[in-house]
Amino acid sequence: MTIALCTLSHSPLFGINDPGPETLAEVNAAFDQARAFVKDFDPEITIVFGPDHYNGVFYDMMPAFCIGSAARSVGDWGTEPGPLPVDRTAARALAAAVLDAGVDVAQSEDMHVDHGISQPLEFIFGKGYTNPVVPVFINAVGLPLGPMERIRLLGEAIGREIASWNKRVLIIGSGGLSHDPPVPRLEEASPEVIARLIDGRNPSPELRAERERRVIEAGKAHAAGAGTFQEINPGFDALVMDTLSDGDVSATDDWTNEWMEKEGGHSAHEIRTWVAAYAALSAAGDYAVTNRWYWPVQEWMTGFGMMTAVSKEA
Ligand SMILES: O=C(O)/C=C/c1cccc(O)c1O
Ligand SMILES: [Fe+2]
Repeated sequence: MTIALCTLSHSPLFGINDPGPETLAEVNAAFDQARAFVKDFDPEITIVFGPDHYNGVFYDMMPAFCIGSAARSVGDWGTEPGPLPVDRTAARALAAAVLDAGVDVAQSEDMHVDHGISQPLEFIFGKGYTNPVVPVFINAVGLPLGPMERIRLLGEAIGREIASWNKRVLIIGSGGLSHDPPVPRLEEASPEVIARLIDGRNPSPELRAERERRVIEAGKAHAAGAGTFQEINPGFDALVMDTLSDGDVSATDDWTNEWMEKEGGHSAHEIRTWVAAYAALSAAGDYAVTNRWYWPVQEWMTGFGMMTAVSKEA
């Protein structure tokens, strides 16, 4: 087995607004199993598909996709700030291969990533990890978004390239399933917020704390059934996981952005990272899902899912 996959939700509210002890124990046990799966696979390199939430990528230049050939974590929500251990040669090869396949990916020699990419890496490898990675940003909040077919094509192009490396490659897809947290939207924002969505790098500690406080309060209200945010939709989340389990990723091509938002909330677009991850795995041949977990966690404001899978190629 040369390619393994782990897709998982992230939530900045993990460890801040936690669910009851029973759910938390189940989630932690699942994390232990996912970590054991990765340790057993012993990846030589990890490709991580993740979104950003206006902490690292802004409307001054909003790409649909970007591969980081060097990257740093902005250190939001308790993630460690600083450079990521990016394999630059692999990243440059991936960017070239994706462009060659006709998918217009951007490339960054200084990609800023937030908890959407840092949290799963820290969950899986632990803080201070040194495992070589290639971060792939997928826009999931900066509307307008392109059609889902493009996500599959991006993933497949990456999958074909990594299958040619003859290395043990781990693919991570990081994003919530159905969820509707208070991530600002350009169309509805005040002039002050619009300015931050265009050029919001390096916010003051006060501004960051204020934003985080707002999300924590929203999570508490959501858990108390008092929020104004869209409900988690376990039916939608099961459909996403079932479809990816079935092995035909092209079934997601017909999912329109309007439908995903209606069923799964404004941040359901983060499932793009899962679709890209599975498309990459599928490009190496048939695959088998080895584990699957799911909880609708109101306190974390997300359908919290995790899946592991392996390519069936020897
Ligand atoms: O406030 C943010 O930047 C993001 C919040 C959030 C909350 C719950 C699930 C997620 O995937 C999020 O990014
Ligand atoms: Fe997110």
